[in-house]
Amino acid sequence: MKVTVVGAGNVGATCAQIVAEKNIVSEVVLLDIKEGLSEGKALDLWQTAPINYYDTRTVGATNDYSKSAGSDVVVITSGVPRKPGMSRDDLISINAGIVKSVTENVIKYSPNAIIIIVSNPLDVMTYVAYAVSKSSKNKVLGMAGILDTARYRAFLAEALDVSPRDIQALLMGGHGDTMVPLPRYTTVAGIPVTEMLDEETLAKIIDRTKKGGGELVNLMGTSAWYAPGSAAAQMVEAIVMDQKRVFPCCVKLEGEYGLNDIFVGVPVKLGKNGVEKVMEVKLTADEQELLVASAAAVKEIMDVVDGMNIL
Ligand SMILES: NC(=O)C1=CN([C@@H]2O[C@H](COP(=O)(O)OP(=O)(O)OC[C@H]3O[C@@H](n4cnc5c(N)ncnc54)[C@H](O)[C@@H]3O)[C@@H](O)[C@H]2O)C=CC1
Ligand SMILES: O=C([O-])CC(=O)C(=O)O
Repeated sequence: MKVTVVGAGNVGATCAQIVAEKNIVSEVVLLDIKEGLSEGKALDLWQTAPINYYDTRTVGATNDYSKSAGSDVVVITSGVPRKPGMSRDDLISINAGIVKSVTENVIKYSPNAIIIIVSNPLDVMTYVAYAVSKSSKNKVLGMAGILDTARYRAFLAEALDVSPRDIQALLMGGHGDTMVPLPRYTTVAGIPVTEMLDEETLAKIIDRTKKGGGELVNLMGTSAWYAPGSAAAQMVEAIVMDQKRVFPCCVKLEGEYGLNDIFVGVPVKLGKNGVEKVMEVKLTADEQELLVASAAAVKEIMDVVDGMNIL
């Protein structure tokens, strides 16, 4: 199995490292436009193989997509990250063009690849990659839900002083301030979290989760990479190992949850065919309203891209 990661920056290099260390594919190609960056990082990574005991070959390529040919999975992280004071949507004018040209090159050399988008604004970049690749909807998906639920689970683990491993959670909607964490579907080893935390504490955790990306941007001056890179690598693993894992991911909806032709996060089953099923869980009227509002916020930015006439 072969995986390509486009964008050898913070998120891309972290994702490549974690995929390589999992020892689940024979080759990871790192690709970037900055001369020598991907070759250097791929070589540095390869020199960790004898220390960390894995066999995955890591190959770097400056803008040479022939090196990515025949990839089973491609992760697209190329694009600019936001700086303090910016929203993810502010990145649209630069990143839409980057994701478009990268997707064209990716699909030329790996027409059957499953494409995982990471670049922001996430839901809309997934739409761009889907439109440009002309792939089927099960093969183009976005990474956000694993990251957002990881933040939610980490904050809950801290508040409850329990292992984050024992927290299961569901979160839906777009990857922005309108995302919809669902406490009704959040448990600690099967115990509803609503029985373990008071409403005010839970509300504070939900609010912090929604602003989780911004909290890190304000601390570091650029956006996060360890958790995003790990989350994308977990999606790669589920696909290449055909694990049938259930994660919230950004996918194209065609009627599910009453939403049409929109890209937002919902729980899906991930396996060798990419998105193998969209799970439809029952929502209360309030939860459905929040999901519809989140989808509307994504649609506004999809309309901005449509107005750019690049698709
Ligand atoms: N979906 C999510 O949850 C998350 C999304 N992100 C997004 O991921 C993107 C990458 O973030 P970082 O890795 O922190 O940024 P970074 O600046 O560290 O890396 C981006 C890399 O993309 C490369 N690049 C730019 N244009 C390219 C092109 N046409 N072809 C190939 N490579 C190109 C740059 O040279 C750079 O090395 C940003 O848009 C950021 O907002 C970041 C974290 C989480
Ligand atoms: O906040 C950002 O710009 C990057 C991102 O999507 C995240 O870390 O959730």
